[in-house]
Amino acid sequence: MSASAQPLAIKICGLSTPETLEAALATGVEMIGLVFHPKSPRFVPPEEAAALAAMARGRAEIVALVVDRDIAELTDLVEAVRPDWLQLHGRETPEAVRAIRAATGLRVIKALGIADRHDLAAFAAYQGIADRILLDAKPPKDAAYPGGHGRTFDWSILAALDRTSPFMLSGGLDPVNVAQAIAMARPWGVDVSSGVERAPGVKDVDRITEFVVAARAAAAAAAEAGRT
Ligand SMILES: O=C(O)c1ccccc1NCC(=O)[C@H](O)[C@H](O)COP(=O)(O)O
Repeated sequence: MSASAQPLAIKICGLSTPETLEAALATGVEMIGLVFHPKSPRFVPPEEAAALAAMARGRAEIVALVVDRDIAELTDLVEAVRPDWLQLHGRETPEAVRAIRAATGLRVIKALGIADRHDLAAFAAYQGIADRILLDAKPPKDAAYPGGHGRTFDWSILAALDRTSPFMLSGGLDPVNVAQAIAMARPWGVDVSSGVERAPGVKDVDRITEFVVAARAAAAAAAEAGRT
């Protein structure tokens, strides 16, 4: 389905407390993300994540974010947390994505790190295999974890992208720049983490609301202008 056929999906990623999760759910976001990468400041242990997921279930789709996990680990995680989606944020190959989808029965978001137009070559490899492709900024070279660094990339390189596959945009989005990002990239969805934080891993409820209001307004304006 093309981006124009459905409303913008907003995902708030890296939620780790009941208070900030409730703030995100109250805005009506479509997706919330829980990070299971132990090196991340947003890491939530599976038992806490299960409680957060129970709060979110039926109100937003639950995304479990993992990095290069094997299928046995994923099966345990899925059983404990019962997410709706897995977000694969490591070096998972198209074959691994296919195998993980088949083993877990879950929909999969595959994240690709983008710095310039050459990185978009990977997009075609995951089309028709991942349910969504997330175009995220590449992390710094010495980063301890591969996402959530608040870095943007040049959205103008997305103009030539094949839009028959739904893609999401992330990387340095915030309440101020999300409107321009939506206008330029025309994504199916947007994903934010550090742009709605006070410090790494510390979400700010006011910024979450500001982000959602700005993204919804931008999506409505783009639809009105017939550009999405
Ligand atoms: O957010 C993390 O800590 C994280 C850790 C390991 C892998 C991925 C991670 N985040 C991925 C996301 O989905 C973020 O929302 C995305 O990278 C955008 O982050 P930001 O630029 O901070 O908005």
